[in-house]
This record gives sequence, structure tokens and C-alpha cells, in this order.
Amino acid sequence: MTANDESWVKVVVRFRPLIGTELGYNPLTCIEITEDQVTIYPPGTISLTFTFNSVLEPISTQEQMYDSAPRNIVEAIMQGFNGTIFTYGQLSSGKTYTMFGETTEPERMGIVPRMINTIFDTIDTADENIEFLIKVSFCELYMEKIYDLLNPLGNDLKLKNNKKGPYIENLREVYTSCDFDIHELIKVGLLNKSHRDSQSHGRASASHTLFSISVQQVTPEGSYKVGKLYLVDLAGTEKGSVASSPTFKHEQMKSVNTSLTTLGIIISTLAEKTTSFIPYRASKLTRILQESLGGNSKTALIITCSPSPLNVEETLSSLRFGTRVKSVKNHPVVNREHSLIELKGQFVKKLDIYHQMSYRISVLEEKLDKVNQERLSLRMYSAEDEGVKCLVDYSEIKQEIDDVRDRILEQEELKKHYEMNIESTTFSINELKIAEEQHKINLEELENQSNILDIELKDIEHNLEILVTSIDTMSTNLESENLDIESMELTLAKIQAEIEHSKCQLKCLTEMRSSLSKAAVEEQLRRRIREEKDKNKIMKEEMRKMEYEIDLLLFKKYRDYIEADALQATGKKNFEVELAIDKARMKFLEDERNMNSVQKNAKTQLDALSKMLDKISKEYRGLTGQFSESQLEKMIFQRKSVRLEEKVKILAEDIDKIDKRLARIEKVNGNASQIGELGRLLQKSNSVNSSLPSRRLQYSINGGFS
Ligand SMILES: Nc1ncnc2c1ncn2[C@@H]1O[C@H](COP(=O)(O)OP(=O)(O)OP(=O)(O)O)[C@@H](O)[C@H]1O
Repeated sequence: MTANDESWVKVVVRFRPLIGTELGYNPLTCIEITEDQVTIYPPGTISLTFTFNSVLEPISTQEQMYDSAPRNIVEAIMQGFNGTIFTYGQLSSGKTYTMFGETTEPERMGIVPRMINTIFDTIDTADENIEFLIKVSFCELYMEKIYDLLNPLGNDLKLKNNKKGPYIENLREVYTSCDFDIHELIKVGLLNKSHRDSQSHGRASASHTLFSISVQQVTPEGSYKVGKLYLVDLAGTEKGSVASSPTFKHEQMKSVNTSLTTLGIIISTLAEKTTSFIPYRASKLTRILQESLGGNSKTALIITCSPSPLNVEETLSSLRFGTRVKSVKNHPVVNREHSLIELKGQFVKKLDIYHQMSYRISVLEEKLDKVNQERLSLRMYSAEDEGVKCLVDYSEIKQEIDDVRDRILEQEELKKHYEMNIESTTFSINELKIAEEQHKINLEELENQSNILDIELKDIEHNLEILVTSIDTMSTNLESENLDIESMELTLAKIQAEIEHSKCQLKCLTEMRSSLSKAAVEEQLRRRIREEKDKNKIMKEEMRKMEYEIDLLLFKKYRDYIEADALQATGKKNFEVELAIDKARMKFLEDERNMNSVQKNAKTQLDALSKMLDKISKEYRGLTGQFSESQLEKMIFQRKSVRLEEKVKILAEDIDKIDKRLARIEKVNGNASQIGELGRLLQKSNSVNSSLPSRRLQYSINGGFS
């Protein structure tokens, strides 16, 4: 089997040694291997024989397995082909052992570690001018979800398509230049896998693992070829009579079945060639491996089987699957691209051959002309048998000419091909030139933009300086405003103390006023007047009584006078009566005097009280006015203090904003693409800046903020 072999899907069957309960079963095996064939003897029924590219005994070594097909595919990768190696089989049939083996023991190493050695052996012996670029990825497909085994955070990755075909988005691809690194990466990947497997029962058997390595080679002339290899350890097929885990859940089985059934359908469709539609998109596995199945890839399927009659059904099922895969034809081609220098070199060589051929044709044509001339002269002069000889010579030459013509045609074909190549290359060159021109224009534009950006940057720096200065000024203003606020607060406290004092005074006055209210004074006065009037009344009563007594005495006197006249004896009595009258008159006058003085006193007191009342009222009015003034002043100060607080808040916010902008500006300074943003920020900052002095102005004009 060579790398250039035409049908490039190889199927190898590998039987593993007996394990577990198989060792105690009788008969031990139901298989017979003869070279590329295996005959299965199912208990109680007829035997079936299958032929494959290779069938490996249970005692086969890992090296024999690697040499059966994988090695050729790996070598083909180094020639620029794509390749895929699958391991397929029932649960615990030896898929993982075949694919990875035991990486610590060289003899028991599986395909993957051996593949790495082959690649690096080839690199070691290759032309030292060739540059190799190697990248690897390692992922797991479980329940139709893709997990990155080289990145523990790479869960449920998306499968996307680009013009090259399907690819896994965000899958970590590690570039590496030494085999040790790749061995380490595999260890890391397997560790991640076993960690994930331990979190979910049955996952190990229900997941497909995909290891991929791509090798790109670049010559000093610029041509390159790239080969990509997929190594796929498929999930176990559904029924595993020996080791099927009780934890292998229904959903897991369903998912495994979906992908493996799709794989089977695709392989059957490709083998039968009944339709051109291949349902690659039915599962993620087949989508990823599209090129490996019926496409541009050299593919090997390694079917792992148990030799025990206990697993005969699964073994037969796997072998039938392998038979179908065998009929699939892939069409691998080298993924190569020649450099322009190489194409030109080839063209020059072919041109040289063409010129040589043309020269030979002209020589032969000359020869032919000569022969024709000879033949003519022979026809004219020679016998018939001699003519036959000449004709024989002529046919040989003709044959030679025809050959040469064919070769010329071939060369012309080649020439055309190379001309086309050159044409397309020239076209590409022209396109490149156009692209270069465009690139130059873009470059110029970029330079212009860069200049503009430089200017803008300078502007920004300048504005920044202004901004910093204005921030300083604002800070100073803020400080002085803070001082203002402090002094205003002091004044306010004083005023509040005064208001409190005034309130106390007012309270006292109010109390005084209530105790000395006009009504009360009036009432007091009225009472006194009433008392005086009563006294006066009593005195008047007494006076009336006295007048009555006087009248009575006068009457008596008159009567006595009359009687004295008459009697002249009553002269003494008259004198006594006149004396009593004089006394009563004197008392009356005194009482009248007393009453007048009491009235006079009461009036003086009333006047004094009225005056006092007026004075108190005046004082009360003054204090009330003072109190309302204080209240007004307090309100004004309160309003002023609120405004000042608001102003302080605005200033603090402005400073905060400016700080943030400054931080952003610093950030933006290093990134020219964000300069527009910076400009906007700066404008905003400037507007903030410019708005501040106007506020201050307003404040100073109005004696406060409005
Ligand atoms: N060719 C072989 N030589 C020696 N031991 C083998 C061979 N093949 C498989 N084994 C052993 O058989 C057991 C099962 O193999 P392995 O785990 O590779 O099976 P599997 O098909 O990958 O299982 P699963 O489907 O569960 O992933 C392991 O203990 C392994 O070491």
C-alpha cells in the first residue's frame, strides 16, 4: 500500500486479547484469521468470512497495528494529503488502546504517539530550508456537544462553515515545534477528558474524541503544502455484552446511535453510490469528518473486536460496517500551491523542450524532403523492389515524425497549460498590483489620518493642559467657595442664635403684654372709677341727707325763729343749729375736696397707664417687626445654604466627571482609533468647564446662586 494508492479508504480489523468474563467462557474464541481474512463461527449457525485490507490477531503488537495502515497515512500527511484514522468497535473492544495505547511504555504506545514520532522523524530528515508549521487541537464530542480538551473552559463549541469547509469555532489550536510538547498536550487532553468523564457516568464510552494535527511546509521559494490528520476514537457501539456499563444512560445511547448511525448511512450511501446527496449535516461528527468520508482524504478505519463468542453479534455487526466502508472511494489530492518562481521555472523548462522538439521537427522535415526527393528519383530510375525498400525507410521516418508531432502536441498542451497558469498568475500579479496600489492609497490615507490624528492629539494635549489648568482653578475656586460657605454657616449660626434670643424676648414680652394688656388696665381703672363713683354717690347721699337735715334744721330754725319771735326764748337754740349747719357744710366741702383729689389721682394714674400701654405696644410692634425680619433673614440664609450645597454637589460631580474623563483620555491617548471619542469627551469636558465660570458670575451678581 502506498501513499499514491488510488482507493484510499483502508479497513483494518484488530482483535484484542480476551478480558474479564471472556476468559472463563467455553469456547474461548469464535474466530479464525488467515492473512487478510477472518472467519467468524457464531455458535449454532454457519460461519461467515470477511476480507479486509488487514486483519490483526489478538497477539498483534502496537507496531504491527501502526504499520498496517496508519503509518502510510501519516507519511501521506507529510506529502500534503489530508488523512483520517478512525477506531470503531463495541464497548471495551480496544479502541482507546489502539488510538492512544499506554503513552508511558514505548511498546504499548498507540497510533497518536507513534504518529508524532513519524512526523518528527520526517522533519528531521527533510531539507533544512523547508519551514514546518505544526498545530494541534484536541476535542471531545459528547451528546452532540463539542468540548475542547486543551481548554477546560471550551464547552459547547459551535460548529461553523467557512469557504474551506466546516470548522469548530473557538477551538484552541496550539502551534508547536517539538514532539515533546505534543506528547504533553495529549497528556493534558486525556487528563481533561478523564476529569470530565469522572463527572458524568458512562461519558467515557459515549463520547467521540478527535485529535487533529496539521503540518504545513513552506519552501524558500514560497510554495507550500499542508496536510491535516484527524485521529478519531469513536464512541462504543450500542450493545456491549461484556463491559456495557449499567450507567450508560438512554440519552447517551441515543446520542451515540445518532452519530454512528449517520456515519453508517453516509458510508452506505457512498458505497452504493445510489444518490449524490450525502447527509453529512445529520450529525456533528459527520459534519466535521465530511472530507474524510468520500472526499479529499486518505482514510483508515480500524475496527476493534472481541474474539469471544460472547460478543459475536457485535463483532459481526462491526465487520459488516467495515465491509461497507471498504467500498467507499476517496479522492485525495495533495494540498499544494506553487510559488510564482516555481511556475516560471517549470514554464522555462517546458519552453526549452518545446524549442528542442521544434528543432528536431525541422531536422526531420528536412530529412523527409530529402527522402521524398530520393523517392521521386528512384521512381523514375529504379526497379520496383528497390522502391519498396525506399518506402519502408519512408514509413519509419513518418512514424518518427508522427511521434515527434504527438510529443509536440503534448508539449503544446503543456505549454498552453503553463501559459494559462502564467496568465492566471499574471492576473493574480495584476490583482496584487492593484491591491498594492490600493494598499498604497490606503497607506497614504492612513498617513494622512495619522497626521490628522497627530494634530488632533496635539490639540487634545493642549486642551488637556487647559482642562488641567481649569481643574486647578476650579479646585481653588472650590476651596474659596468652601471658605465662603464656612463663613456663611457661621453667620447663619449667629443669626439663628439671635433669632432664638429674639424669640425668648418676644415670649417674655408676649407674657408681659398678656399680663399688662390694655383691657386689663382699663378694667382696673374702670373698677377704681366705679369705686370712686360709688364713694361719690354715698357722699352725695350723705350730703343730701345733710341738706335734708339742714333743711330740716332751717325749717326748725325758721319755726324756732317764728316761735322765738314769738317766744324770744329760743335764741340759744338757733345759735347751736347754725353751728351744726356750719360743721356739716365744712364736712361736705372737705369730702368734695377729697373726692376731687381722688378723681385727679385716678386720672393721673390712668394717663400714666395709657402712656405705659402705648410704650409697651410700640415696643411689641418693634419686636414683632424685628422677629419677622429675623425670620425672613433666616429663610434667605437657609435658601442660600441650600443653593450653596447644591453648588458644592455640582462641583463635586463635575470634578468626578472630569476625573473619569481624564482617565479615559489617558487610556485613549495610546489608541489613535479612539481619538474621536476623546474629542467628544473633551468637548463635553470643555462645556462643563465653560459652564462653571458663568455659574460663578451669576452667583456674584445675584449675591447667591440662582
Ligand atoms: N490489543 C490489545 N492488547 C492488550 N490489551 C488490550 C488490547 N485492546 C484492548 N485492550 C485492553 O482491553 C480493555 C478495554 O480496552 P479499551 O478501553 O481500549 O476499549 P474501548 O473500546 O476504548 O472501550 P470504550 O468503548 O469503553 O471506550 C483495556 O483494559 C485495554 O488495556
